[in-house]
Amino acid sequence: MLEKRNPIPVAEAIQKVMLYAREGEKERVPLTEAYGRYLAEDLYADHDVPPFDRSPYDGFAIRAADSALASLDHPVELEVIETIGAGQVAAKAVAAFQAVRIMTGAPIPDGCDAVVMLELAKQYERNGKTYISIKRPFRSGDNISFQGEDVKKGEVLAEKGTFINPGVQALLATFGYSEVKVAQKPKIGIAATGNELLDVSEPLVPGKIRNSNAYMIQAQVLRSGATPVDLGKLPDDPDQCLAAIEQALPDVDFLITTGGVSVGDYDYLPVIYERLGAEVLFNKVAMRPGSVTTVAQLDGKLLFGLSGNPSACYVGYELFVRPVVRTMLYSSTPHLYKTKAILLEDFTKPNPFTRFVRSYVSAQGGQLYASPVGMDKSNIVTSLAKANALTVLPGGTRGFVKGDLVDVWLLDSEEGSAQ
Ligand SMILES: Nc1nc2c(c(=O)[nH]1)N[C@H]1C(S)=C(S)[C@@H](COP(=O)(O)OP(=O)(O)OC[C@H]3O[C@@H](n4cnc5c(N)ncnc54)[C@H](O)[C@@H]3O)O[C@H]1N2
Ligand code: MOO
Repeated sequence: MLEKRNPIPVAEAIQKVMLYAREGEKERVPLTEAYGRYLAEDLYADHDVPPFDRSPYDGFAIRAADSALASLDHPVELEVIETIGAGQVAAKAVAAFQAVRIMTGAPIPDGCDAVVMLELAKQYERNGKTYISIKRPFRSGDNISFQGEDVKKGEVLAEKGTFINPGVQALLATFGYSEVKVAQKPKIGIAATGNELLDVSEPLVPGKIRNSNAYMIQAQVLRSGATPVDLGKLPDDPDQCLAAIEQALPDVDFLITTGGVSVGDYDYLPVIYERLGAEVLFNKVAMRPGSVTTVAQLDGKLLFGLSGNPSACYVGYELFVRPVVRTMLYSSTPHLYKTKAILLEDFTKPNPFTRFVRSYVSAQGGQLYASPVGMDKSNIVTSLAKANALTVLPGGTRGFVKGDLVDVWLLDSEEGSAQ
């Protein structure tokens, strides 16, 4: 007689898993390899940016006071004493009614406090000297990028756990990080169980299907910032599964298996956990899909027994594995981003358990809308290709209709977290 499984609420299951979530190790990588990684420390500005007052335009640096009486009828004449480009520093001191021809990015010469754009000044030669005339007054500070206007020394640049996107990469370069301390990527073993599984390159034969889950999980692992370790296909044989898992465990941070966690004659994962001496944290969650999701721990190492059904497996990863990965990567918000959206179609099925409906969320006029995608069954794979969110319908409800405001949990975009 089978032992009856008691479903626990989703939030409780997540909590049980998160008790084992730990921050990961750090490593240094060259800046050129930092994109897509997560910062392992808070970064502070050790200097101002810009580091000096500089010109945002090609033009002339002047003393604003000299232009005070300039007008169309009475232009003011200034002598141009030198020219500086970006990367140069003025060699001469600027006296009254003198100016410096200056290029975008060059430091403002001492004594100058405004810049006149090239288009607003007329330049001419007289007696071997260069002059400009300007026909309007400028105020002190006009057209100057001030030292520290972007970032001031001591300010926080980016916090530990920040995803290094191209903008963060620019910040790192600005502050001279040729190497960056990032979170080490967690290594996650992935094993697909089941005698029915074929390799992706094998032709279909009666009764068999291709192992799509391993590739799906591999992509989910990469998307969440970790490194997948492919442990291949394991047959429905407890001895062989146990041997393969025991061999793989020391080299990975967690292990994910897919399939074999239900109550069928060949669902051996519960037997394997027992033989390993692992503690099962839960083996049934009040959710659909993914009710059979089982999580165990062995000496603090999590073993995720995800469902074999593709959609259930997918949801299991996003709910239970992702937050552990993100915690290892120092995220302070490791769970999927939760928000609300207006349902665009009726969803009339009853929801005995919390239901995670694969959905496409779009924004229109500042409002989010959610459309369920594909068939809502746990063995469906096509819906996953279209989903960018999960609509979350609470257990014990039914009869949602178009226009209802529902909870949605956003899946990550391909470039890092949705948060
Ligand atoms: N009598 C009961 N039967 C089932 C129950 C139950 O409570 N009582 N639960 C059902 C639910 S809910 C689910 S979900 C599935 C979960 O089963 P398993 O996680 O043990 O997975 P398998 O039986 O191994 O496979 C399920 C399904 O998925 C296909 N599969 C498996 N691995 C892969 C893979 N790597 N790539 C693609 N597809 C895969 C497999 O062929 C099966 O069709 O159990 C229900 N049964
Ligand atoms: O785990 Mo099953 O997906 O609840 O359908």
